[in-house]
Amino acid sequence: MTANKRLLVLPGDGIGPEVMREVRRVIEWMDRRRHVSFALEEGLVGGAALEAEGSPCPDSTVERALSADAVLFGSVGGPKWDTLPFDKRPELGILRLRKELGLFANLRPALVLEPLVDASSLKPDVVRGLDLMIVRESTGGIYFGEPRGVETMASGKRRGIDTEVYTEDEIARVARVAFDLAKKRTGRMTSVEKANVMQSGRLWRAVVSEIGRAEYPEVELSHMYADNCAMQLCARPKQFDVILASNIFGDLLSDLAAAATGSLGMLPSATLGAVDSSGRRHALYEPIHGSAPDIAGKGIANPCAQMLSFAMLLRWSFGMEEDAKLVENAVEKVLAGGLRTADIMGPGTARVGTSVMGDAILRELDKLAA
Ligand SMILES: NC(=O)c1ccc[n+]([C@@H]2O[C@H](COP(=O)([O-])OP(=O)(O)OC[C@H]3O[C@@H](n4cnc5c(N)ncnc54)[C@H](O)[C@@H]3O)[C@@H](O)[C@H]2O)c1
Ligand SMILES: CC(C)[C@H](C(=O)O)[C@@H](O)C(=O)O
Ligand SMILES: [Mg+2]
Repeated sequence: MTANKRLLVLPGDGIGPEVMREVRRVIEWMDRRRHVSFALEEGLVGGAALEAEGSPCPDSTVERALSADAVLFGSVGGPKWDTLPFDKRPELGILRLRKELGLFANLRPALVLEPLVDASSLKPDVVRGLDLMIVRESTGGIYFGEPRGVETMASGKRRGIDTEVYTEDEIARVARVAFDLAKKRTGRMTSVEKANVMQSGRLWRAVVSEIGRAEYPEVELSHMYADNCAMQLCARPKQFDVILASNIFGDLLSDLAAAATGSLGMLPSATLGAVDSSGRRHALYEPIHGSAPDIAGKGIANPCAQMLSFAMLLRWSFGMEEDAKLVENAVEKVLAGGLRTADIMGPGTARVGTSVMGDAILRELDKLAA
């Protein structure tokens, strides 16, 4: 089969390259066993790019991302670069890619797999069967709003400024992505903001309501303040199906949802752009966790979130549902067999490192594909 699937792999920093290594093995397995070949390139981003090329997101990386069919991203950042000015910080790597590729809809599924019910920080009954999807706006809001910066006032004291700005078009396009998903799932959607204190939140609620009424009358839409949503995600997470949130609230709520699933090391994500006139759409796939400097270099990171991000890539960018399911099933089988990285240990399970987890996933893939 010809390698017509252009894939750019950006491992980044910290545990990024460690967990990406295990996905690369699965990509090789797919070539060998499923005859699925990718035209794969690897590039630099984050601190790794800063060290090598002086920029956390070199133009060459952006150009390669723009011409790829899909980008598989690891994670960026680390204490070494924490005091650099914003235009040098590794995190700019992911922010610039989202912006330049127009990746406005960040899909963050939180799924509690049965073998991990005990790994959750919540009670088993509260999380068993949890399956929700956070749709996070990802190219607007306080992450990009102007004015921003630190300035010195007349008093000589400094003040820091960030601005939450949303246009109605920005709200509408991500709302449609969430409504479409809700239609395909259980038909329920919760839109989250703070319309009680924020002007942008008030507009957010109005625009989402208008689109719901006019275009998705079959979706049961409810609204919730973000602080209440955080509480409800801990208390009764199963009440939710699709949650729609701004950039900052979606960031916070998805880390919170991760704790319900057992660990940040379990949650994948897909960040999608608009479909263009030729049917093409830019897309980037990444775990929601960061570079985990506290465990980087120890070989103990959980590779599942990166692996499941690859499964999302197969599904969303290449329509390879069967292969996506294979990867997801292999991960679940390994967990059901009792192997665990340190972050998801439970009673009666065996602790292993990143590469042993990768070995086990490959073994399960062999069995599933036999
Ligand atoms: N998309 C990204 O690249 C991304 C996302 C979040 C944070 N970051 C950056 O990562 C750096 C560290 O941030 P942080 O510590 O706040 O968040 P983090 O997600 O890196 O880590 C938070 C905690 O979760 C644990 N953890 C995360 N992923 C894990 C995995 N796969 N397996 C096992 N344990 C895992 C870590 O060990 C840590 O205790 C910062 O520079 C931050 O800006 C990058
Ligand atoms: C690293 C950082 C810029 C990023 C974000 O805030 O979007 C991360 O926390 C995430 O969740 O992807
Ligand atoms: Mg985050």
